Amino acid sequence: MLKSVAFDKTNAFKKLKSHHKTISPKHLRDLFAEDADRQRKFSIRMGDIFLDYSKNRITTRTRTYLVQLAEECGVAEAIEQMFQGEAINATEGRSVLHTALRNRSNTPVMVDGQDVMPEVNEVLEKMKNFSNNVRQGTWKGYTGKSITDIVNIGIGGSDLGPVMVTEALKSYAKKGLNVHYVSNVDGTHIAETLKGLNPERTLFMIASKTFTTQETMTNAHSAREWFLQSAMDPEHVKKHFVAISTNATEVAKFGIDTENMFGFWDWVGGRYSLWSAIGLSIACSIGFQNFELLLSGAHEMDNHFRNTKLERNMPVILALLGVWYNNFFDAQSQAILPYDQYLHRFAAYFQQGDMESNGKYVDRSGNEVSYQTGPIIWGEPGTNGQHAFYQLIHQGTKLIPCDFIAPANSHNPIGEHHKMLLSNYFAQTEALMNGKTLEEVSAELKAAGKTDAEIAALAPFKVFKGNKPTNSILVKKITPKVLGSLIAMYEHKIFVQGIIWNIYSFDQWGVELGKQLANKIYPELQNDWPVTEHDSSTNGLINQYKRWR
Ligand SMILES: O=P(O)(O)OC[C@H]1O[C@@](O)(CO)[C@@H](O)[C@@H]1O
Repeated sequence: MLKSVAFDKTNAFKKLKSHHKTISPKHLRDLFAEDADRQRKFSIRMGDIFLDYSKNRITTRTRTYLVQLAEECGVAEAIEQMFQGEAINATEGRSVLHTALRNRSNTPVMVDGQDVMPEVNEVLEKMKNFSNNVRQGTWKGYTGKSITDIVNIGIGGSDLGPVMVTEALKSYAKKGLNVHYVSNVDGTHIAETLKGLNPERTLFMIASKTFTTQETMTNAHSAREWFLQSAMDPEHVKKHFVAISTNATEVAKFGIDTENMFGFWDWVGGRYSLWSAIGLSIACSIGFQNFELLLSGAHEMDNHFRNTKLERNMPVILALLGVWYNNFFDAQSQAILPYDQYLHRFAAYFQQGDMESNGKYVDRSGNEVSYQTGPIIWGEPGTNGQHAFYQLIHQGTKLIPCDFIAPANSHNPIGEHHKMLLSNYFAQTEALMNGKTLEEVSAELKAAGKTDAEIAALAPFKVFKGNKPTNSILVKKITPKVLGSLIAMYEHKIFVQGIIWNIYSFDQWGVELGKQLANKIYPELQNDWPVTEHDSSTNGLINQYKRWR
């Protein structure tokens, strides 16, 4: 069991609270001016990943206190408890072992006295054979043709990870094998996806840990109906439908040959499952060898996380910085801004990863917390964000810590594009840190020939206060291995924050109520009678819908 430590009662918390009073008046410009060696002191490199966290509102003393906070909250012990398979997902009585899925060193990982690695490797072998068969054309459809289109049907962790990774690694995708993703129960999603697909050459992957999720099962049945309109014979389903699930009973009920079921385990959380058979569409898209490189990158970060002292530990430092702004500067959100178009779904992926893990208000003792927990995660690729929301980040009234991510090398080195992209990447964190003073603005306006009166009227609107904190993550290139490390780095950051906030990060009871009420309302929509069971708003909305449909 994870120990329960009241985060805001720790000595370190008290030290940070008073330390904050000395730090908050300091401007980042001054912190850099005071110490020419600042970047070296506040950066960490692991292989092809470089983290520069010097543009944060911290000193070495801040870092010392933050690390003490991690120590007092039992972070090091909790890391070991996770890797060793303890049931740290206490409310569901489960281990948390997405790390075992990428345990390339194959050291035993014990769950209930049994080493799980043989099963993990067995599923990987099955994924390898299957993805090779599909990619090489040996897997045939009901008319003897090879597969040209894969449709992964899943939602949440059974969709977001595969989508993000296949998009991020699109330059590694096999030409002529298209992977599509259907997640929303809105009929538009599957209707638009199936348009133009050939049922003879389409393979459906029904990805659902529980195999009961309403959206996924609705889409799966619609996909089967679409397929049988052409194939006619239900016997052909087994050639065009495979399942990825922990629930063999429900898979068989759907009519999928359990021989074509790729299993995983209850110690794999949905939002941490892309490393499991949920990643089957990834392996088909980029090839199993590249999928293994993705796993090895994550494993490298796992080793870094498990074996590196806290103050040199990338996920721990990112986590502590997030706590610093979330709990001492009242920052409500965290932006993830990848300067890489292929990473356009990276922030969206961590909306589930982070917010479904740490969006909790009850601590590990069952009491309501008295402090802020998980932040709002959001972001878009650069440079597009600069033309959408950077105005608020630069001159708004909210403090928004930002992670800027960029590759030194592009997969598409066309002309000057990458240098332009990177010049923006470097400039934005410099601008957010330095800002622009009234003096600098006035001098610029004077040089532009403005009168003193015009300067006095205009200058206040053009001042940038700066002192906005950012992390810069520079990687050599977005390869499967580097991507694996990056994802694992954020997974472990989320873990550390959950430990510090004394919450359980691996259940998700908060998604249940909406589902329960939807299942109650669904039958009420089957007729035209006005409903009266709900509050006046819900009744009114449902009845207006009934009048209009
Ligand atoms: O994989 P499945 O069981 O269909 O769950 C899908 C998603 O639904 C949830 O909201 C849980 O209900 C996410 O945690 C999960 O990733």
